[in-house]
Parts: sequence; structure tokens; C-alpha cells
Amino acid sequence: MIAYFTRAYTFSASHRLHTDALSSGANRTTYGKCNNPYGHGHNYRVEVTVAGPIDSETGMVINMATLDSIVRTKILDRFDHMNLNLDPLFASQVSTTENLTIEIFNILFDALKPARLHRIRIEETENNFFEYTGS
Ligand SMILES: Nc1nc2c(c(=O)[nH]1)N=C([C@H](O)[C@H](O)COP(=O)(O)OP(=O)(O)OP(=O)(O)O)CN2
Ligand SMILES: [Zn+2]
Repeated sequence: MIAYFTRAYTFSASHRLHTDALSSGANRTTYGKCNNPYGHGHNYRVEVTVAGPIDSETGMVINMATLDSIVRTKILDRFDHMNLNLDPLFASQVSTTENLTIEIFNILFDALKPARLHRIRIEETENNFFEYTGS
């Protein structure tokens, strides 16, 4: 029997949607106000879902303290109060939340092993949600 455990985390970060592959005008047309040269910020809410059998001794899919520690070390310490565009992950790709969601999935997929990361879901604003399950 496989169970799913989801825990939510938040971090605040700034970014600017911009690509050197487009002209200034095309960037402005494509990204609108999000192309503002001074950037803007979000309070990102990240949902991490781990899937797996329930351990017969602990009754858990994953120990929450273990999950918290890994997410803090790998994600929150890296991105909270940072400019996403300055992170090497976004040196050659736009800091859209689609890309952020995939990058966070890939980081945590490796870090959580042998536990199995099932899904990352990120709320960028009250209206924008993104999710990735690895394929
Ligand atoms: N496909 C994507 N489109 C957009 C992304 C993205 O990551 N993927 N991101 C943005 C911006 O980062 C932007 O900051 C979103 O904010 P906004 O347009 O203000 O979003 P809302 O409409 O939800 O908020 P309002 O306050 O109602 O304007 C844009 N597009
Ligand atoms: Zn934004």
C-alpha cells in the first residue's frame, strides 16, 4: 500500500523574467511587467509530496523532521531572500516558476532517496500554480 505525505514550505525571493535570446522589445512583449529591470518578489509556497509504503514500526511514509531538514538545507537556505536570477540554475534559463518547480523537484528527488519524491507544487501568487511529477 502506497501512501502520500505532503508538507508545505514557504520562501521569499525576487526575480526577473528575461532571456538574452530575445530583444529588449520582445522581452517586454513576452513577459510584460515581469520584465521590469528592477525585478519583483514573491512569497513562494512549495508543496512537497513524498510517496511510499508506511513503515510498520514508525507508522510513517517519511519522518517529517527528516523532510524538514532536507528541504531547509537544499531549498530554503538556497533560495530564501535571494534573487533567483543570480542562482547558477538560472544562468541559462528563465526563472519562471515552471523552471523553478522542475529544478526543485530534481534537487529533492536526489536528496530524499531512498524516499520517493512524488510531486512538487508551487504557488507563485494567489492565482498561479505549477506542479511537476518528474515526467
Ligand atoms: N507561464 C508563466 N507565466 C508567468 C510566470 C511564470 O512563472 N510562468 N510568472 C509571472 C510573474 O513572475 C509574475 O510575477 C506573476 O505575477 P502577476 O502577473 O502579478 O500574477 P497574478 O495575475 O496572479 O497577480 P495579480 O496581482 O492579480 O496581477 C508571469 N507570468
Ligand atoms: Zn514573478
